Amino acid sequence: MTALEVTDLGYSYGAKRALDGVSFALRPGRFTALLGPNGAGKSTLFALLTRLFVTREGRISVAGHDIAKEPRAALSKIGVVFQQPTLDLDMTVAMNMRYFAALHGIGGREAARRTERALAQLDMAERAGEKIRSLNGGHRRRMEIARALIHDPEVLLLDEPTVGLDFKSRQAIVAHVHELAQTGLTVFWATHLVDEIGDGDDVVVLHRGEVLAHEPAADLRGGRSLAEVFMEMTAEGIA
Ligand SMILES: Nc1ncnc2c1ncn2[C@@H]1O[C@H](COP(=O)(O)OP(=O)(O)OP(=O)(O)O)[C@@H](O)[C@H]1O
Repeated sequence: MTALEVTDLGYSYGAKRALDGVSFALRPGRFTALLGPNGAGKSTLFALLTRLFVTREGRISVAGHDIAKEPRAALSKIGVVFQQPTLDLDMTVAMNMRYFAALHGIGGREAARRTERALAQLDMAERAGEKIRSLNGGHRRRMEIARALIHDPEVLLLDEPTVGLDFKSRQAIVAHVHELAQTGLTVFWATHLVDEIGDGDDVVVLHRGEVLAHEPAADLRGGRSLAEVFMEMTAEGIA
């Protein structure tokens, strides 16, 4: 069973077609980049995957659960990091984690255990007692990623999670999330930055609402740079 499968998904904003015939299945325990230029439809796809938007055309299945028919079961298997930060700045890191654990019905020692584990995975354990307000942008993002893991999801969705961060913070987050995939988590990472993608990652190229490719980055780029191939695929007038 694949962790996330999308079949013939479509979405329109009035007359504007944002997604059309989108199908792919993510390999479990892999880092898959959703690579697309601005306006490709990445955020629309994420809104459907997280049920912010209702799926009217096509099908989304998470860990074998159809999101339209079993939304609760499907969503319980997803961890999400949205593009815009959603943190309470006056809470400490640990309080934020406990609060989210409680939203998932996890309390007491189990919440403490999971908080400790998730913070350790993002190398944030020593910051547990700090207020979010005192953290830099990179640590805030890492905190949000740790928080998205609190209910032990099978799939982690991240919508351009490094937007606005400096190079070093971006590199640290990219490395941490690749490590998460190595522990068996299925990662789906939306980006328009090719330097966040390694040769061992899978890539779904989305352009003007359509999937142009889904294959390992090394195969997609052949002997060339991924930047060059991506630019060529998404050049105006070609797609
Ligand atoms: N509320 C809306 N009303 C009309 N059109 C919209 C709306 N939201 C998005 N669109 C259009 O749908 C298409 C897909 O947008 P979407 O935001 O999903 O792309 P994206 O790949 O996430 O882009 P970005 O990287 O800029 O966030 C774009 O052409 C966009 O202009």
